[in-house]
Amino acid sequence: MQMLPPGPGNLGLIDTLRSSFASPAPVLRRLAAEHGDPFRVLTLNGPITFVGHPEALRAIYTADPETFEPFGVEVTEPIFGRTSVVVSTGTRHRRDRKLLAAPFAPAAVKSYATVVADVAREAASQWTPCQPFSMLEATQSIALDIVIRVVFGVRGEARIRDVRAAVLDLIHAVHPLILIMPAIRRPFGGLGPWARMLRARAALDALLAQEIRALRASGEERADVLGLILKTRYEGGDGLGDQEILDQLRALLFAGHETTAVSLAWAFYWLHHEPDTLARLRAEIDALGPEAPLEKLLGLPYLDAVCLETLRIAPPVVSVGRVPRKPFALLGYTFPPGEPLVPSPLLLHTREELYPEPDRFRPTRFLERDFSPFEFIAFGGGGRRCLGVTLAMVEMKITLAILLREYQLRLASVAPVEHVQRGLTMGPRGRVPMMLEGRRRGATSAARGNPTRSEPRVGAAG
Ligand code: HEM
Repeated sequence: MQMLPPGPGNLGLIDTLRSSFASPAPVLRRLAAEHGDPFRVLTLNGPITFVGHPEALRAIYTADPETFEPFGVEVTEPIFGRTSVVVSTGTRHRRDRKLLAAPFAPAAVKSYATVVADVAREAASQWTPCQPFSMLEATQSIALDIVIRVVFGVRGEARIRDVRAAVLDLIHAVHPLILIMPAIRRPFGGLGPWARMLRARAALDALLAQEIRALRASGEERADVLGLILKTRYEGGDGLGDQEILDQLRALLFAGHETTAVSLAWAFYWLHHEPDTLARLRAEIDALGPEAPLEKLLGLPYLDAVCLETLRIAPPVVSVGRVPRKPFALLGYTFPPGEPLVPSPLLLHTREELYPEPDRFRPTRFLERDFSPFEFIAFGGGGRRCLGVTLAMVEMKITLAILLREYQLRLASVAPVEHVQRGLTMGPRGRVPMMLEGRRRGATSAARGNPTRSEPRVGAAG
């Protein structure tokens, strides 16, 4: 049995720079064509093997979860928090995933659809006809407000405003150097980026701690994620402590905000780039009528296919690796403990035999056949698969359906947009400029007037 897969040796300066600051996709696809899949490269952080082969992904995602450590958690731990489900391992990880399953179960998530629809309409009410606006900024604002209202359960205009400001402070305080250079995680007399991040994190934590205390004191049963976290108990009867809840909430913010925002911005981009696809989606949405229950929108097959195709062609999370704890056999190779394997959606989602003409945006491919969990990995896989997958799909489907039904938009520029590295995620280069052409006939009463604020409540989808 061969020990390790072939590869180019060192990644080289140009490919390192292109992968880190532009797009890793062309580099990875070229290396897979030259050396096969999987292939191994020596990077500045040591050797890494990239994997986009479905059989290899099956082996990784179905292995006993104790086989691997998550890769690179030291990068995100200071933001997500030491006890959060994104970075924890072993018994704690399994236990917390179980506890967090309730607020992210499909029944709970569907009850958030009304809030998603309100938030999307509020964002669109800022658009002025014939003035360009940034679709990426709009979707960032939508995704952020959904986290604040659905995950944190914050209510009331003033309180939502305060929490939004604290969240934005923290997001802006997460300087890329803190992530890639642990050596600068020092106070520097309170002036450096680390100190700024700690201050912003403490300010947000203080606001969220007030939310937790108020909810515990009121004893109110709430259907938002925080409400369900407080209600859910481990098997022994204990729940999460306040500091652990703060870590989970922060992790959910960072895991769920930018990922959904860039995916939505890409969906709007591709739909307006491909008029036939947009027309087919509109016809499907319009056929349900202007007052269609949200539940019905969530069941539309072409809308589902559009979201999946967006996540296939432009996956926002591209390097979620696994580090074997013991020798791991894969497609005839044996990986030593400590040597990271990185399942790559950029490689898997562009395999010709699975996705013919992979660079074309063609949602019908998801109606023509089913893809296994080892053939579509935008949400990762195995025991660490994205916990927020149902919420992300609800956010994407409801936002697209409501805004496409009620607004006529167009791209403000026809120039092609690249899928590039943007901090922890990948997304469109630039701001995705679009233009509002006007309201469409048949907009609902909620769209025409001032949308009212709703809160997550069980059975509210529709
Ligand atoms: C389009 C949007 C999203 C995409 C593409 C996405 C993708 C991913 C990926 C690739 C992973 C890593 C999976 C792995 O290691 O195999 C992940 C993990 C995770 N995601 Fe998402 N995500 C999205 C939205 C969300 C949302 C909305 C939330 C919740 C608010 C969320 C919460 C999480 C959590 C908690 C984890 C860690 C799971 C664990 O380690 O056990 N994600 N996500």
